[in-house]
Amino acid sequence: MKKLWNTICEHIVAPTQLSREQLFGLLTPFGRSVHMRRHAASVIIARVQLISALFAVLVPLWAVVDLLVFEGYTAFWLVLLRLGAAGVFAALAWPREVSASRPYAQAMLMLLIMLLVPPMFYLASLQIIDQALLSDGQRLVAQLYTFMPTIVLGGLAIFPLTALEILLFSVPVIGVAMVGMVSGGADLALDQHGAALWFMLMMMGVSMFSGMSQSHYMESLVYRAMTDPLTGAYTRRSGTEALELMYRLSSMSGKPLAVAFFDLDNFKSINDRHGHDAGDQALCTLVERLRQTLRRGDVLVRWGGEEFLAILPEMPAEQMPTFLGRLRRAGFGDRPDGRPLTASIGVAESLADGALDWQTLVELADQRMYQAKRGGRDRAVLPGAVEVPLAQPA
Ligand SMILES: Nc1nc2c(ncn2[C@@H]2O[C@H](COP(=O)(O)OP(=O)(O)OP(=O)(O)O)[C@@H](O)[C@H]2O)c(=O)[nH]1
Repeated sequence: MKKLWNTICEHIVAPTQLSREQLFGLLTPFGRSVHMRRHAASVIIARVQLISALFAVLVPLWAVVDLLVFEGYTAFWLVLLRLGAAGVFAALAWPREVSASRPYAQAMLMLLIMLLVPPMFYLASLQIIDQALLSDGQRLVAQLYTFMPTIVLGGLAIFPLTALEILLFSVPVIGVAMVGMVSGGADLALDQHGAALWFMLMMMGVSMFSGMSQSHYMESLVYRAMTDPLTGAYTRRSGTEALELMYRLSSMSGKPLAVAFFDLDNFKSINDRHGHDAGDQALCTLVERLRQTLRRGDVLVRWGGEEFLAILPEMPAEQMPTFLGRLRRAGFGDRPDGRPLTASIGVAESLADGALDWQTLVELADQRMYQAKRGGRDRAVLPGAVEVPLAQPA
């Protein structure tokens, strides 16, 4: 089994130049950062609105065809159905703010509503159109409606979704199509419906690949725009956005949010004695070490030159000693002369410090970092002014 997994990684994953984590992030939405989810949400909402606006106009226009091809009650109900569908599309297209607290849930809901309109239209049209009495022209138009679920599956391809999300959106659409196939009392027979079902599965597969490649493209663009080119940590601007959002989420859920301010000790002397490149290298090593220590949902921000801010959601003050223990074990790398690089750290936590906004939280962490400097460097100051030395015991 391990051999098979290694072969898959070596021959299938490696050539795509994706790490296992990145691949996991394209298969399921669980590994996406708050920032990435926010960006994906705004792209999805913008596309739902654009397509809905288009359909809000096109769907009622097609009523002309219904009126020309069908007669009496059939035409009347079809036109009514169209107006209903156009109403839903117009409501989706209506300008709206992207939710500040739950943008991704909003995007998923809007997408689901938009995707369900065509299959529902198809199911309702089956009830309205009496298949037994159709002329050739009417049958042709009625058959066009049976393609609606398939069109929806293909339409999923334009959204930056993960494979799992496409699968979850496709299941109800394929379900509706199957209900349609058997709605006249017919059995679900492979010789009659197999080709249509196969085609739908193929469309789903194509959408999965397209959605994943769009997600990957979007993520690499967003990553480039949000991160510092030297260290790969978030820039101060994107870090502030993440902090604002994470603070809002934590105060809504009543969970703690901690921030840790890191300032390297005597960093200037590295530049002065060993050159700027050695200084740059030390910063990269620091970020690499911090990454090893931080959890998946934590965010690391380059706040200024050699100052970094770690945003630590759901980390109560009581867990700080464990966090510092992990930091101490990973270390911050070495100076060019071989001595360990040290840092002064100030930590603040929203509940323990009673901080009413994220700015206060950062200010407290900053003040504590200076307190750690004044106290002799290579130490952390925690909420309650608790000073914890970081030096490895000799
Ligand atoms: N190599 C390199 N140096 C940087 C970068 N950004 C800021 N610096 C340098 O970081 C140094 C920070 O110096 P100080 O603020 O005096 O701090 P320090 O020497 O670490 O002293 P303490 O903080 O008091 O322990 C300055 O010399 C900056 O030029 C960078 O991207 N690369």
